[in-house]
Amino acid sequence: MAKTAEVKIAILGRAGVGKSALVVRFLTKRFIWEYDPTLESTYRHQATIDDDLVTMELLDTAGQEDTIQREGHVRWADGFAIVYDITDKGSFDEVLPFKNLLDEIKKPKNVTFILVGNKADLDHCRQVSTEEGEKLATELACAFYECSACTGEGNISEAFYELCREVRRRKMVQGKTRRRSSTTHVKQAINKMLTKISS
Ligand SMILES: Nc1nc2c(ncn2[C@@H]2O[C@H](COP(=O)(O)OP(=O)(O)OP(=O)(O)O)[C@@H](O)[C@H]2O)c(=O)[nH]1
Repeated sequence: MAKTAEVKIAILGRAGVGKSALVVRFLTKRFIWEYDPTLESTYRHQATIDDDLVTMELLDTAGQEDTIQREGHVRWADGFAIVYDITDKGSFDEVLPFKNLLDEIKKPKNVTFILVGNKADLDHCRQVSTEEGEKLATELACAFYECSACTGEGNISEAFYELCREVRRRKMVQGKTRRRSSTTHVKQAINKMLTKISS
């Protein structure tokens, strides 16, 4: 039987990398040139992923949010898309600090995220090569997508779907580990009692 699931995703990245544009492209298959840069918004979207109905909540964060807001967003989300702009090396350099922040706030859990290089249509202004993006993703052990919210190239939907899959896979593994460890605790307690009774 098909399952249903909810996955909360936050889109992070320096101001102007195209976070809002990516979300709008994913949800509407359209590109809109300008958005209010200060706004953060949450969108709900349902999709069938591998035969399961998944309700995604997408939080489009504002690039200029303060530390407290950002921490709240990180705690809220199950998975993250860290976005940089391939024409802005500075936004690429901010990927690692974003990842470190996620680790810091989510520890001891492993953080689930994907790396997205946006504005691939602006190849003539490129400051970050595809290989650099791939290398960083390999180092961070995450999936990598280069795409354009403007033209739709790079399979943006698949990037979000894959993030949902990974979030669900990890939740399943963590659930099993938790169940196993609570069973182990019960067994240990019973053994202790039995030892006391017999001694
Ligand atoms: N050429 C091109 N421009 C893009 C693309 N994505 C976004 N833009 C432009 O980049 C600018 C910033 O896009 P936004 O989506 O507002 O960026 P953001 O990351 O949400 O910005 P903040 O809300 O300030 O954090 C806008 O002028 C967009 O039109 C893209 O794929 N290609």
